[in-house]
Amino acid sequence: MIRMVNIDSELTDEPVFDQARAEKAIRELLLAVGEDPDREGLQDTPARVARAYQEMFAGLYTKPDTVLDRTFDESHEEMVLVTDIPLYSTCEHHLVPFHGVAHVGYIPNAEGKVTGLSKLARLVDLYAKRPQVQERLTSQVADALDRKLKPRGVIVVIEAEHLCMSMRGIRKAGARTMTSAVRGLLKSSSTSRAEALELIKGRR
Ligand SMILES: Nc1nc2c(ncn2[C@@H]2O[C@H](COP(=O)(O)OP(=O)(O)OP(=O)(O)O)[C@@H](O)[C@H]2O)c(=O)[nH]1
Ligand SMILES: [Zn+2]
Repeated sequence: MIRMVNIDSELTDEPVFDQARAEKAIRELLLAVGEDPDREGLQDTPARVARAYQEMFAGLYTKPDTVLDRTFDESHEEMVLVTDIPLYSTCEHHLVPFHGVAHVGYIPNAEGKVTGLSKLARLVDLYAKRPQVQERLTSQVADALDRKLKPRGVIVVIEAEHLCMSMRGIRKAGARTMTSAVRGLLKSSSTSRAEALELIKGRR
């Protein structure tokens, strides 16, 4: 069993990844759907799928705030916006992927406290690698930035396609879900928010 420390205050129990248990569950699932887990092509599948889930849920075992531990002062008080961050997550209702892009921006505080651009993408990645719903993913990214950088404003916009709506169920391939979370000035000032949304809309 791989034991990893969870440090996320939002999670009450300390999550651990139990490879043997996951393998057993996948084998059981194959039996439940009428497959033969012992046939040649499926022999290694439970172990493989278990490892894949460990990777897809890696964000359960990492403390989000550590991602933003390294900040620096750049005396930049205008908006910093990274758009089109590729996003792969797992819908917690059906355990199938939803994927798309995230746009993450913030207005640094008066001290001009900024973080490395890659850290915004790391934050998206971390929260995406959990069983999720898009709304929660969006606000978790916004709240983590708000908490750590204490910026004047934060905006997170996510556009995603949910495979649970494309490959099964209602089967509306191509339908995109948009969610946003705004904090601080980007919530209270419609001008600042409009400027951010304009940048997001007018990209490329
Ligand atoms: N709000 C929200 N809903 C989601 C998300 N991902 C999946 N869902 C929805 O979760 C709902 C679960 O509905 P249920 O009626 O319990 O499950 P279901 O019978 O499989 O639903 P269908 O997908 O309509 O076939 C569905 O409407 C999904 O579209 C998400 O990120 N946010
Ligand atoms: Zn779903």
